[in-house]
Amino acid sequence: MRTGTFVVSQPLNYRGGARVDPVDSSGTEKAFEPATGRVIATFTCSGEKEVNLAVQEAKAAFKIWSQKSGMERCRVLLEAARIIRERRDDIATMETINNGKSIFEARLDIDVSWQCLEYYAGLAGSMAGEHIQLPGGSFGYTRREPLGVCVGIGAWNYPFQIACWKSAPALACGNAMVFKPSPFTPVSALLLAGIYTEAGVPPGLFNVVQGGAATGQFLCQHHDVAKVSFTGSVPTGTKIIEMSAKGIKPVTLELGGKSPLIIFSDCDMENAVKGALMANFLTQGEVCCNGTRVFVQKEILDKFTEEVVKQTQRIKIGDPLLEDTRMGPLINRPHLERVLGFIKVAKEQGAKVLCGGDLYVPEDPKLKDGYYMRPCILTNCRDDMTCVKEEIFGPVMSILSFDTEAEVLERANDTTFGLAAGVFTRDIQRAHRVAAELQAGTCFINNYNVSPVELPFGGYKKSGFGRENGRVTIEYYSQLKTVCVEMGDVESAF
Ligand SMILES: NC(=O)c1ccc[n+]([C@@H]2O[C@H](COP(=O)([O-])OP(=O)(O)OC[C@H]3O[C@@H](n4cnc5c(N)ncnc54)[C@H](O)[C@@H]3O)[C@@H](O)[C@H]2O)c1
Ligand SMILES: C[N+](C)(C)CCCC=O
Repeated sequence: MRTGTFVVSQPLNYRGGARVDPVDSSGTEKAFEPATGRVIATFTCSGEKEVNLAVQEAKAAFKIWSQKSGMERCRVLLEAARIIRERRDDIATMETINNGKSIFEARLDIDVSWQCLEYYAGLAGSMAGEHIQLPGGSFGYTRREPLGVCVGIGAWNYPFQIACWKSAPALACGNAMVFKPSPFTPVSALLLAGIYTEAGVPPGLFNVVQGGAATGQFLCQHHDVAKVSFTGSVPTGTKIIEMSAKGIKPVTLELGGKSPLIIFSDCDMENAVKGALMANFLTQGEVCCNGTRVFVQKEILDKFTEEVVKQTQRIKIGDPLLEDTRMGPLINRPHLERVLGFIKVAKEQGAKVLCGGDLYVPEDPKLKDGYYMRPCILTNCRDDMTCVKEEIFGPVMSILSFDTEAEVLERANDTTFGLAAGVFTRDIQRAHRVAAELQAGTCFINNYNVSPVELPFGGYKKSGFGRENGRVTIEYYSQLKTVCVEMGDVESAF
């Protein structure tokens, strides 16, 4: 498949094990190919009736799936993981076309996705309760039971991976899911739905509805929905928690960030520079956990800055389906303008642009209407500047200098967000001391933005709560039942 050729030709909803057109509407949306600015789909957003049908299908499938043993669920998830692995290139191509990230990166996202299914397949067979001995031979035991129909609502930056991070633990625990992707990236969740069906889940176990806020609200407010897992911005997360509170539904919130990356003068410079690029420029900088506040100890500020600028200028921007491209277009025109707006304000507030920060027009004429910009490095930054305080969600790194460990920790933690943080140092005691002090759900030591599925991922403070990945996520997709067994006679109080 080449850039500029794909159009969606099949319905984008998935219900009862097949692609369907929604039975009602809450508006229409257009999906784009960011590389060219072309419309690849115009689709109907699901209304209340369609959402209800999807939830009812999920409810019916839940009855079958929740009765299966962990090992039976394990086998189906392993088969789904195998199919994803087999179709890695096709899925990655779809992700690149609809999101704009480079094919190189999209393939890595698909690897993380099948690994996630394999991981939860492994846990499905070993979920167990406890046996607790009580006086007189009586005893109790606990059962880990599924919640029912779970809703997944996704962001547009990791469309396929987010669908896997939510559905794999949900299904492993015996739940059903209705998933709503971002209206910007409606396509790849359909591939996952088809794969689950092929792998042998009951029809209706994993459904996809399309749309924006209205469709999302129908899902969150539905009385047969037991849980909502949301990935997106803090303002939308606030609305989700309000709706969930009304229904007393548990929620997982994976929200935004403005994470610090601290580089001490005793670091391995080459790794620290690579780490800073990993922390800022994956997926055009549209990554929730990016370490966009790069604090560099004064002694190495000049050397680090020179090297990081040199390497940033070498990043190959262009057609994201080409093998050597490492940065594609941003998600859409309004977002590109928003990111450029942040750079303009940064300059007005006294920051200096060391490289990039402007539009990029590739030579290939078919890319001229795409949403490209050059990755940007800002220096002369202060902690009170907008570019240092707010989530930009684009390829913009702000460099700040510091003197001491105590000072940098205070400044790093001075934010309402708490998704991630990073530290580069060769001093092993300092590395762990700093990680312990950082107020963030994930702390990277001497690396950044790696995502092994075995490790829990999620936020502190306004970056959300609940976790994805890791063993702990089982607790967010299941509930504990206590069974109390009397072996003697009832000692009545009456
Ligand atoms: N912590 C994480 O794991 C993580 C991962 C990716 C992205 N994010 C965050 O997501 C944001 C960017 O994504 P976005 O622009 O898609 O976020 P967004 O909040 O605009 O939208 C996220 C999803 O919520 C839906 N939605 C919007 N309004 C809704 C409502 N009222 N009720 C129900 N659903 C509603 C959208 O259609 C979309 O599917 C950034 O802040 C980023 O940091 C976080
Ligand atoms: C895979 N990463 C790079 C850790 C990103 C996770 C999802 C955040 O947007």
